[in-house]
Amino acid sequence: MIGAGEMAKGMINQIEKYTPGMVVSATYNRTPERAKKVYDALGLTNYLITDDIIKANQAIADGKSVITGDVQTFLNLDKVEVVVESTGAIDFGAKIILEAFAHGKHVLSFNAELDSTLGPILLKKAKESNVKYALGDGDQPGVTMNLYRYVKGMGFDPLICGNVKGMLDYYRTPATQKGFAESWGMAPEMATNFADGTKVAFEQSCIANATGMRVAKRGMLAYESNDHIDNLTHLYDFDQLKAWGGIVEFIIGAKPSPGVFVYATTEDPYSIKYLDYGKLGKGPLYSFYVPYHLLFFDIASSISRLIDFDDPVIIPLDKPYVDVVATAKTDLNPGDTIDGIGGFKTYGLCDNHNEVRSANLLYMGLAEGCVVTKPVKKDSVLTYDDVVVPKGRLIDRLMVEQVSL
Ligand SMILES: NC(=O)c1ccc[n+]([C@@H]2O[C@H](COP(=O)([O-])OP(=O)(O)OC[C@H]3O[C@@H](n4cnc5c(N)ncnc54)[C@H](O)[C@@H]3O)[C@@H](O)[C@H]2O)c1
Ligand SMILES: N[C@@H](CCO)C(=O)O
Repeated sequence: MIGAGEMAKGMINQIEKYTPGMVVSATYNRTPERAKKVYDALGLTNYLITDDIIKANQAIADGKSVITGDVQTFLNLDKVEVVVESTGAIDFGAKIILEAFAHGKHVLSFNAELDSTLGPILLKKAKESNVKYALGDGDQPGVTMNLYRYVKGMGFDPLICGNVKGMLDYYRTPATQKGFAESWGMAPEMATNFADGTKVAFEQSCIANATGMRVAKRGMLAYESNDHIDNLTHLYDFDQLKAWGGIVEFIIGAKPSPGVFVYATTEDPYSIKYLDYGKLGKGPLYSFYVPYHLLFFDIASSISRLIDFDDPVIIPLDKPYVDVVATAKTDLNPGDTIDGIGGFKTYGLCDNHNEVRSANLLYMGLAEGCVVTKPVKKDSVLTYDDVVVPKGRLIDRLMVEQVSL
């Protein structure tokens, strides 16, 4: 396990306590004390804290979990089959995933932010290293992709992959989200990422990149309703959806929340008859949904699917279809340094990849650390002409490779 935050804690709990045949051999965290606190809070006592590779390998052979703050020790452990990445960090996440590949380890990621930004190139690198890479189940991308496969598997054509969100306020900041974050043991930036629309943009971008779908417009349509999603198919123009071949979307305030849905169609008269018989209505859009997403509870099965069955829950198709671009949360001035995802300066919006490229838009996942060179008005998308990018970053080199896929 890489990272010892809230989701990592849940995954360790699930795997160690409720998953016969799977163990968390080791947890890496920059501060091993944080990982120790996680194990202690979960009542898991059979661990060794060490940066010594020989002691660590021996501990694992003896059935213990290793906690380490040394990334090289972690990556060189003999018995580790799959590395689970759960930091939400782009730069660190990309580096450690590539290193894991180089050490022959498969990677199951919970990091939708990174998969949206650099998933296609990471998958290519995994294949070149003869290892597997996928995003896990539990968060909306995995849950939606399972539903998409289920619906498509019955012969229907998915036209919307949707996400039901409780709220959206682009201007939330770590200051406004501090109280909520504290009440759930979450980082304020993570809580802001969820509230300001950035996370839903990343989630839907992962799904678009896995299905080849697009967005209807920058930022998605983002309708609001307190009705059930079964009653909301009328919001969308069916012919336009057909012409586009499918979109990723989200609805704010609808039920069931926090679920995911797929609106699909069929031209088969026998299917149409029996969808009506099954009380799904007369079409042409039919509503399928999962009423929840169960976060880390689903992680073990997605690890097993990837490793034992070569059945990734969700991976990019071949290249990016929808990216997330940085948008000013406030007026930005020359000299401002952009903070990270869920920060004070920017929020993320989905846009179609071709538009992102032709307008030279700045990727949300790569915006942190960029220095603004021109005034940028609140709610304007940033372009690469508005910023100076920090020198020498691996993530920028990976993006150069990715855009030529
Ligand atoms: N918390 C949720 O409700 C939730 C829900 C769905 C998905 N997720 C996703 O799960 C992932 C993790 O979220 P979380 O809430 O567990 O986060 P968290 O802030 O609780 O934990 C993040 C962990 O990663 C480590 N980390 C972060 N940046 C790092 C860096 N640059 N270098 C080294 N280590 C670093 C931290 O030390 C910490 O251990 C994210 O991708 C997030 O979007 C979270
Ligand atoms: N997926 C989680 C985190 C934010 O997306 C949620 O919807 O609450």
